[in-house]
Amino acid sequence: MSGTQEQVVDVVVVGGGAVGENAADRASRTGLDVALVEGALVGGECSYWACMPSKVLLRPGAARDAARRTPGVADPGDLDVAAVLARRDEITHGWDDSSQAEWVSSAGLTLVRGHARFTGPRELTVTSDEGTTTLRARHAIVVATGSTASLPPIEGLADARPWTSREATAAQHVPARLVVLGGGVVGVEMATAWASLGSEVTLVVRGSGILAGAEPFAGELVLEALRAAGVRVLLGAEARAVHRDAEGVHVTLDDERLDADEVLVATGRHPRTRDLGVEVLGLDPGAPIEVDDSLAAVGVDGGWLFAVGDVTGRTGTTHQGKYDARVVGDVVAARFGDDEDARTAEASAGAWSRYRATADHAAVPQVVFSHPEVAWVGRTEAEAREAGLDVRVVSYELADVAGASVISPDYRGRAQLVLDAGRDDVVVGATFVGPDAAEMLHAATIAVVGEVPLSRLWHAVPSYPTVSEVWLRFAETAGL
Ligand SMILES: Cc1cc2nc3c(=O)[nH]c(=O)nc-3n(C[C@H](O)[C@H](O)[C@H](O)COP(=O)(O)OP(=O)(O)OC[C@H]3O[C@@H](n4cnc5c(N)ncnc54)[C@H](O)[C@@H]3O)c2cc1C
Ligand SMILES: NC(=O)c1ccc[n+]([C@@H]2O[C@H](COP(=O)([O-])OP(=O)(O)OC[C@H]3O[C@@H](n4cnc5c(N)ncnc54)[C@H](O)[C@@H]3O)[C@@H](O)[C@H]2O)c1
Repeated sequence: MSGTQEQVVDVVVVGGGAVGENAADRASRTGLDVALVEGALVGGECSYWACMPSKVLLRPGAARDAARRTPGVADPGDLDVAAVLARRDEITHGWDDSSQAEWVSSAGLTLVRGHARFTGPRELTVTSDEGTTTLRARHAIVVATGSTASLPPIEGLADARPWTSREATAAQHVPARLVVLGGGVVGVEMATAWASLGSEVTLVVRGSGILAGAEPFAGELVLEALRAAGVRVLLGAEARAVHRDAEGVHVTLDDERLDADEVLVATGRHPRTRDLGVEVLGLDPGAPIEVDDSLAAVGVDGGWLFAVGDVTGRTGTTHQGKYDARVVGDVVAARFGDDEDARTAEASAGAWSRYRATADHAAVPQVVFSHPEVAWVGRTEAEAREAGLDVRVVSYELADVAGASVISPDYRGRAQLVLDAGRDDVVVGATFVGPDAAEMLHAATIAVVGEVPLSRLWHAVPSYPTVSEVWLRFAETAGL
């Protein structure tokens, strides 16, 4: 096939990452004819270069640490690097998306492969090796094009073939020396993973601590653990220049030069709107697509444009992007499908209905799979104070919970609840730091979304002896 084809469908979703796939699936539920456009691999960043490979690189180190902390279990020694990388290759299906493409077809969606650009309202051109397709939507277009790693304007960096999160999750060898720029989620997770696999890692952090979005105590505990694991962490340090030569890559800071085999840039991401033709819609290429709680784009007339996932700047994780995808899919299905009841319900929908992404404002869960893990939901103490709440904070050392002492005499961790004293001590935020803390988070997410007061949580009895008994300790510490 070559030349220009034309295709008209009810709804087009641009970007077949985890978020776009979900939005397309739900939008098709009232009988709408939906096309999903993907320029690279169906499944997007999360499946191939982000969540899944990074977690598989991190898990063996966590399991080894757990074994080392358990009396009576022999030290497993060094990780089997070849086996870890093989498992990573398996979970990414060798970067082959045929099983996800099959799912798209089985869900009744039309997969259009190629790079999409807007040419006008409700209209795109999709370019691939096969030719160009003009794709028109009768009703709506949902943009789910995700985000790309940002390269800061550091002298020589772009020419030094730096790793981004893509290379850091797809590498086929362990660099002997790795410099990581940025102390956010990617920087901390990847420093942890590659150190566990044998790299000598230096983490260069501009600020005075790591994981700036989390409670300060979380960053402090992870920093301590990174240093104990042999990672050199430089705080208040900034890369001024980078260059690569036959010896490797050299990172110049203000007061020293770091020599390494690879440098990973983990300094944030930007929305993928630069090469999308959004200027024809009056939007700014490179900027996020701003949306309201129904995920409709702000500033574009006609009510046909929606956006979801990383491209909105509203969510930065797969789980929250998929929550928004369920909302936008249902909104599109209701507004443009044949179901009159759904149309009426959506038209009068308010906060916390299935048609509004209300949780994005103050109930977002986030996990950092560092060693120890950090898991939090809702507002941190500082955010709650900034929002003007009457804040009450309850903290507890997890090692003092019976369940933790069963797991290990060397268990280390801490948890904290943020309560709104002005509303009967409703839980507005929670943070857990410790081994496998991620698995403790969902109880807190339910409490935050349900706006449950601590006096009611008193009746939610945690099993003995589990680390979740910290919920009872929270209540006791708060005076119940
Ligand atoms: C290293 C790393 C680890 C992470 N770990 C986690 C984690 O453990 N848990 C978690 O919840 N989140 C994690 N995240 C975040 C998560 O990966 C993103 O939030 C998620 O991938 C966003 O999904 P998305 O569908 O919006 O975008 P993407 O996954 O980026 O998908 C967008 C898709 O659109 C396609 N596309 C873009 N432009 C066009 C175009 N013009 N035409 C056609 N197709 C186009 C792209 O090829 C891509 O497939 C991690 C991120 C990184 C970088
Ligand atoms: N487990 C997870 O859910 C997970 C894992 C990885 C990434 N993610 C998501 O991916 C996104 C990107 O993560 P990230 O770590 O790249 O971004 P981030 O915003 O979390 O961290 C970037 C860090 O780089 C620093 N920085 C920015 N510019 C710099 C510069 N010029 N020099 C030095 N430092 C600089 C920032 O101060 C910040 O600390 C986030 O939305 C994150 O939530 C999620």
